Amino acid sequence: MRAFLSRFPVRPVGRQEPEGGARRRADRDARGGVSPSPSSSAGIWLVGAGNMGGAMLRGWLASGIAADRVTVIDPGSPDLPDGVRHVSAAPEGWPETLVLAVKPQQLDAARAMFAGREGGPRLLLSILAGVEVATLAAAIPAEAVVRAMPNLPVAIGKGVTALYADGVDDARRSEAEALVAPLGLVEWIGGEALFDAVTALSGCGPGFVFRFIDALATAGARLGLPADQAQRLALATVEGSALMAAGSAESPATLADRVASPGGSTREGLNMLDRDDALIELLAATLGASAARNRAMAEEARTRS
Ligand SMILES: NC(=O)C1=CN([C@@H]2O[C@H](COP(=O)(O)OP(=O)(O)OC[C@H]3O[C@@H](n4cnc5c(N)ncnc54)[C@H](OP(=O)(O)O)[C@@H]3O)[C@@H](O)[C@H]2O)C=CC1
Ligand SMILES: O=C(O)[C@@H]1CCC=N1
Repeated sequence: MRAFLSRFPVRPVGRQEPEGGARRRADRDARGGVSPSPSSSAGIWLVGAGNMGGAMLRGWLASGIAADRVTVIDPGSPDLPDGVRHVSAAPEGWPETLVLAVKPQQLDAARAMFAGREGGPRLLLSILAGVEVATLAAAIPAEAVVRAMPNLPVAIGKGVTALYADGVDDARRSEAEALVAPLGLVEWIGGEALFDAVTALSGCGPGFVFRFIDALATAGARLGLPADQAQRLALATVEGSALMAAGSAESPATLADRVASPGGSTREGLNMLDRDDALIELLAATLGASAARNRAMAEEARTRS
């Protein structure tokens, strides 16, 4: 997957940093930088540059963030874009922004890298599924902790990032938002209890959609199409349909009905998906299983901390 993402022809993203984000950064620059502790430094430290950390990094660079603003801390050999500094252990001090992108099970190792240091980052942005704000705050002494749930298409500026924070002031919330705004749609989540649901829907969602494309192609091949042709048709159909739905004033449900000519073949197919809410029930069970795993990971992280 990492090799795939590094080959991906990242386009300039359609969504730009909001004016406020640029203004906030200019204000900070005019003040000569705001630091929580004498040892903090400007820039972003990305802890873990695997599938998701790497995708965010590529999205940031494509949106115009300078490569030398980011330091990747990863003990492995991640496949990184040119110009990004890579270290295997945390440098001295703290950055302004620490982005935690290790697996939830690797939180202990990440915490150990920073143990015993004075001060902390201005902002800790964690993308760890199922690891709660209280657990994160106990692990890293940040001035503000924001949970984020991105998804893989952030690499091309077409992702979704959900954010959650508790007791964090507007300025820090805006900083967190400005950081992920170039990566696609950003949505704040009202309560942490909903974070497992949003993780299942948009965090895991690309996995389900990729599987759907595969299944559509497999079903087409079963009808006799050559497998590679069925893949191309399935992928282009999902791409075109998603783009059309995104640009339409009509709901996806209405658009589905538009495809279904009265007495025609789409209706016969939709009847299969709609019988006893088969598709809804299948996706409810799918998201339910993912959300349950997120809750279990939160429990594991609470127990370890
Ligand atoms: N994949 C996805 O689509 C999404 C993932 N997430 C979240 O992102 C996080 C990462 O997931 P994902 O990218 O899939 O996992 P990966 O395993 O691909 O990435 C984790 C990276 O962290 C590195 N790492 C391991 N230990 C440390 C350490 N102590 N310090 C710094 N880096 C370390 C790993 O190196 P090595 O491989 O050598 O162990 C690896 O490069 C998870 O918490 C997940 O919940 C959130 C949304 C979507
Ligand atoms: O599978 C996982 O645990 C992560 C969380 C969201 C997407 N991938």
